[in-house]
Amino acid sequence: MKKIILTGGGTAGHVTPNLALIPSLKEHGYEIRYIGSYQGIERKLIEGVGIPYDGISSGKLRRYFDIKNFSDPFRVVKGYGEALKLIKLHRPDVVFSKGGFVAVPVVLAAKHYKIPVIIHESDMTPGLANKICIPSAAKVCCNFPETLGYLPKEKACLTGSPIRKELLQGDRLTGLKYTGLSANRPIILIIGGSLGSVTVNRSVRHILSKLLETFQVIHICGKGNLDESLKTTEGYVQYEYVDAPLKHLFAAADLMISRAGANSICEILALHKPNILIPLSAAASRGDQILNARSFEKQGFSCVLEEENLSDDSLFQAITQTYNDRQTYISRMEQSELHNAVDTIVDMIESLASN
Ligand SMILES: CC(=O)N[C@H]1[C@@H](OP(=O)(O)OP(=O)(O)OC[C@H]2O[C@@H](n3ccc(=O)[nH]c3=O)[C@H](O)[C@@H]2O)O[C@H](CO)[C@@H](O)[C@@H]1O
Repeated sequence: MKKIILTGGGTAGHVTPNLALIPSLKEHGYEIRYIGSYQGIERKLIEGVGIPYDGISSGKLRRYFDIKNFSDPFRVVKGYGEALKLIKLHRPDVVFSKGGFVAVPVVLAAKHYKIPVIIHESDMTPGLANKICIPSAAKVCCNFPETLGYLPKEKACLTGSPIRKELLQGDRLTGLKYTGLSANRPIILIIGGSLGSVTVNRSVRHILSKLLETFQVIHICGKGNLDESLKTTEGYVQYEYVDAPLKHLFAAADLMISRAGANSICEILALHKPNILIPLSAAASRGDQILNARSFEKQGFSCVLEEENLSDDSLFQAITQTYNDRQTYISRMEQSELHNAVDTIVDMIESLASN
């Protein structure tokens, strides 16, 4: 039986593409294992679908000062030792990494045992973890055509992002039942990335009463961000994170407000949902979400509101305008040629595993 080890973690964006590959890998007869951190979100998501999971020690590699910069290198070295043992024990035919810092020791350990590695970069430019891994990879998949310019030619492949098939199979009525919302007023679905966004949450809640005059709101606000005082507000429901039922919430949504994480925006595009993107600011990140969002805006898929322009008025105006122009956005998205990457990546895995 062919064996594959998947890795990636830190935030859900480094796990859900792996989840998307699992059904097809099973169909192709793979024995699948996963290596992630001991406590990261990847553990819960992967164990939830019944895949054997091994935890390793993990630390973040930062370019800025943080007190953890002194302890994290030791964790990474420990993680490398653990990854070496696991790779030696399980001897996979191939390793697929969706990135994030926990994936670095796994990729390096696979390279040590001459096991072919495929890595996937979802964002426009490679992040630090993937930059470290690229020399050890046999193939580097990417999501945006622009990314090809940052990758070694002989390894690069534009595949797009693997999207969970079931996300396209949601049902509006089930979504209404789950949320308790009515079929009579349009629904806005708000997702502040897999961790939630304090900025997006604050802005939305500021204009909530005005929004509820026309819309109903499903708010996925991230762990620890529920607002108790809004619990009984009619037409408004909030969740920290939504797993399996997310597909039904997508189906129920008429408009979305989202951060511009690479996977989220690919899902929104695949579902043809009119959307407003509020990318994570360059001050709080390396600015990859701004590039992601601008690319979608240029192609006519999204209305983009940058954090420095975010105010009660600008948000409300963007919502009204995007909702009024929804048909134009939907037509643009229907014309897009983005394809699901699952088949392309599984073919690539097949060809490396049989070498
Ligand atoms: C703060 C941060 O580091 N953000 C990065 C992170 O974002 P983040 O982890 O938010 O990643 P994405 O937006 O790309 O993906 C989030 C994934 O979680 C899923 N989801 C989300 C909420 C929920 O309740 N249920 C659920 O299933 C979404 O459907 C999606 O598949 O990884 C992305 C992909 O590398 C990057 O583009 C982002 O810049």
